[in-house]
Amino acid sequence: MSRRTVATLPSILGQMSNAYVIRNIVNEDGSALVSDHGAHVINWAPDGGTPVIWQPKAVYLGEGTAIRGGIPVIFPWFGKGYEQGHATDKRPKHGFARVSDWHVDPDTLTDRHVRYTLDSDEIDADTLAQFISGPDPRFHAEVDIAVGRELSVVLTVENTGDAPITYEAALHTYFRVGDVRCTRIAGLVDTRYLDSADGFAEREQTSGPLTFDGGMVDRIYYSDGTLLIEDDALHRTIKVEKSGSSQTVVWNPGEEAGNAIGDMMDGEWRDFVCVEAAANRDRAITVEPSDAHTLSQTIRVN
Ligand SMILES: O=P(O)(O)OC[C@H]1O[C@H](O)[C@H](O)[C@@H](O)[C@@H]1O
Repeated sequence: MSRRTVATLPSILGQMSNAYVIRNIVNEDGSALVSDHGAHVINWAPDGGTPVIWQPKAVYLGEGTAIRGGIPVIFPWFGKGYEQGHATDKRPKHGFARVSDWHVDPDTLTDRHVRYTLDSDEIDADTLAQFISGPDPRFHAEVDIAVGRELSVVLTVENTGDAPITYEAALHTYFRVGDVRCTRIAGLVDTRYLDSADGFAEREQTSGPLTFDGGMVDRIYYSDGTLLIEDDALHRTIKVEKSGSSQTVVWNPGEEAGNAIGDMMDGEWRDFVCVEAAANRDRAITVEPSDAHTLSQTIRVN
């Protein structure tokens, strides 16, 4: 078993301190860096190969700060939230999970696997009250990360209270690509989507794979199927399978918005595309007392 806690790493820049634990999960089939802050996969590469999960050139860690790149865990609202047919203005953006310090379940920590937990008791009442289901939701959340030739991330939310809970969620996965303008997403033909870059206009992808031309793409597809990320620059295809989510968000900020993002360097927008297993807006998840919902994503190079 090769597990270690790394306080400083040459590839991690910014406000690194002992308060932030980055775990190096390494085995003969793959390797990943995982942060306790956010239960966040920072990167993953199968089998000594080219990284598949994108890590920016600089990773900034700070209290209340979301880590850019990797796989942010979005829970219990997406963006600024949505309730009863209307956009809301919840804070922090994309929910509190990605800025919370999760706990490692020590029995689960191996050179292939780690499980994180987070409970509603640890979140302040005002923040919690923003759940779609209203004040005082009770939950126990787990994020299971399995590292090997495949990467699997599983978010399970159990309702530990007496009333139903309703929330939005996503695994906001940044995939490394050679150049997003030479990348296609296949598997979305005949799929309805909301165009978040155009006031959430309802549209349908009628033909061909989704391509990127350097403008912003930000869409919520009503897709629960397997997708392929075809990368002509790195000459590889990444297969993205999922369960427990009836939507897939696809996002790349494009040149103008990408270069304006403070925690990314100019030009880095070309290096990734986000393909996110999601359950948002009208597809938010409701969990009855004592029940649980699992949302998962499994990634491999084809
Ligand atoms: O910059 P962030 O808060 O991490 O959000 C990054 C992006 O996340 C998602 O993909 C949303 O659909 C986008 O609208 C948003 O811009």
